[in-house]
Amino acid sequence: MAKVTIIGATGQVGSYVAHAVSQFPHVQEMCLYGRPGNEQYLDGLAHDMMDSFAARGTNTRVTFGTTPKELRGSDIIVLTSGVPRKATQTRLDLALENARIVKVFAEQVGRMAPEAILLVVTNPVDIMTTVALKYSGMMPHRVFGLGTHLDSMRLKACLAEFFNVHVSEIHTRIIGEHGDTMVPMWSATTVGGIQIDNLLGVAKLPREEMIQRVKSSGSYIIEAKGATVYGPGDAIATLIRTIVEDENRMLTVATQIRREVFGHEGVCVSVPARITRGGVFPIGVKLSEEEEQMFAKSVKLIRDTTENVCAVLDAESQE
Ligand SMILES: NC(=O)c1ccc[n+]([C@@H]2O[C@H](COP(=O)([O-])OP(=O)(O)OC[C@H]3O[C@@H](n4cnc5c(N)ncnc54)[C@H](O)[C@@H]3O)[C@@H](O)[C@H]2O)c1
Ligand SMILES: O=C(O)C[C@H](O)C(=O)O
Repeated sequence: MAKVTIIGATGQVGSYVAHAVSQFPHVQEMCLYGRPGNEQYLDGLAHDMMDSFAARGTNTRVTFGTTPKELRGSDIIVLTSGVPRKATQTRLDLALENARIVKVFAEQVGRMAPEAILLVVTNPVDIMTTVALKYSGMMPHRVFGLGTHLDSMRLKACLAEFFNVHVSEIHTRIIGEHGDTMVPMWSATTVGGIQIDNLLGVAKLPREEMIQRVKSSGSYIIEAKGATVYGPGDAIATLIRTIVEDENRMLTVATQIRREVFGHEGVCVSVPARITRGGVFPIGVKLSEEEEQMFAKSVKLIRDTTENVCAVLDAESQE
């Protein structure tokens, strides 16, 4: 049984995730957490969800609060607080503003629930995952980010549409940044278990167009309806189910990498990882030369931006 806490529960992604995750049988308590001033909204949200659970026959207890003690006893904490981008912005434009928000909550989690698993969603997610890891002081396998799991699902949808097969027939991964330097792993892409290059007719696969579609998916949806909610929400819910039900699935999420395994270190970036009730464990993979070069570019961008942001945060905390 697990207590799941959503930080940023008043937000679009946070509230959807809280509702989606509460239906998992192993989730005993759903704690809706927000910043001071949002108590009335959280109270209303909690009551709305209780009505929903009664209608659905879900037995999850809903609690809410704005003080750090609410975090105690959490098994999984999802951090969704932060400013979302406008369609004209990049995710990287949010880095400093959101890092200030993430730092505050990460410190609270590190103090109140250091044994929990912390899943970071706030954008730019790779950088925010490193910020959360640093300021929470938690073990690296207990802090991870949504990363390119969502991009991998978006590519999966494109491939299922192209091949006209059920999405479950597609296995694929995108590693690296949740952003423009993401790296598709065509070498790990299969349809019905058959490696994509061994499928007849695959030469016509519009790989570049598909990746462009994945890269622009967030801004396309934001421009049309203001925010992405169901895609990230259900991608997050899958990760939480994997943890609470100890499914040992291998998904692609932002996690701290080590030099011995990945040739780079010091940042959180998406790679394949085994996800269990005990945490998130990256798995080393052999990349092609082109994938290796693209991955190095992604890591450099994340590292440079993270270092700049953390330098500002550290200078501010000296003031
Ligand atoms: N990683 C991903 O794939 C992914 C997907 C969707 C959204 N996101 C990110 O998640 C974040 C939330 O998105 P959303 O659509 O739910 O936004 P939203 O505006 O609906 O909600 C924002 C939440 O953050 C809180 N918040 C805002 N400023 C705060 C501050 N200064 N201090 C404390 N809390 C603050 C709000 O109270 C609210 O709960 C954004 O950064 C967005 O870019 C990431
Ligand atoms: O694109 C965004 O800003 C939101 C999220 O990262 C997404 O990809 O849906």
